[in-house]
Amino acid sequence: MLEKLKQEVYDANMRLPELDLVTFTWGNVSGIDRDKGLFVIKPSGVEYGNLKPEDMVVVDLDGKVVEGNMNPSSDTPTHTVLYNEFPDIGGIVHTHSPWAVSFASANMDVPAASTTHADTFYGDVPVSDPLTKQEIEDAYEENTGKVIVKTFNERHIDYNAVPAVLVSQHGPFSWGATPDKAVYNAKVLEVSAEISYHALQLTRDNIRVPQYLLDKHYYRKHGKNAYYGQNNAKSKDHAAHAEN
Ligand SMILES: O=C(CO)[C@@H](O)[C@@H](O)COP(=O)(O)O
Repeated sequence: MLEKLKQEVYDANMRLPELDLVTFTWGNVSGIDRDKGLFVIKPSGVEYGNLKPEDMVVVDLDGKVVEGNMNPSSDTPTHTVLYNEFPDIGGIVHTHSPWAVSFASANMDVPAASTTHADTFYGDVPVSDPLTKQEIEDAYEENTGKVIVKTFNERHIDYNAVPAVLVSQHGPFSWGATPDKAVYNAKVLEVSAEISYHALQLTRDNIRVPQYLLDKHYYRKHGKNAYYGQNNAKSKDHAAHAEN
């Protein structure tokens, strides 16, 4: 079942090593068929070079495997939470891309410090709170998904306008309307994190772009109706940092 989606998710997974976003077996991509309420995800622990479209595992929105000869990614519970809580998304990517992981390890947002960032993310890419010992021991991957959702709810960030997060001391999760768009957002995040890392070495000044430049670039690419006004708190949050 879902052969076309399996091919699409396989292709998106193979973009991760091509874009230098993964090492060894780290990371994974999934994609969902919203009509069927099923998603397809990379099998766990498989080297990208050995991966085949038919290896993809089909999972329902309760996180149960409905088809596949291999174990689904260990991050499947995280993907499951996000597909349930973020109903607009069609694909999810998780990597250990080192520049984004550097900010996750420092418990720092990736600031909206360049037009490269602003084209894709309408504000800082947030870092989650660290998971508690209990959360890790109880249901690590599920609670990873829950802490992502909590981050966006508590900071009033629109997950469509900022389609990525840094899980504290772990790494980035990105998403989008399709698996390929989720991979694109993962790469933009990694490039933006590298840019911001170097900017922060060069100055102690606030490196965030002013609100008008953020608006110019984000709306130019996504259209004025894409976001603004749905959740002004986010723009206020950014404006609180940026010089207007
Ligand atoms: O983050 C981690 C492990 O820390 C996983 O995403 C990564 O190793 C990939 O695991 P899977 O092979 O998808 O089970």
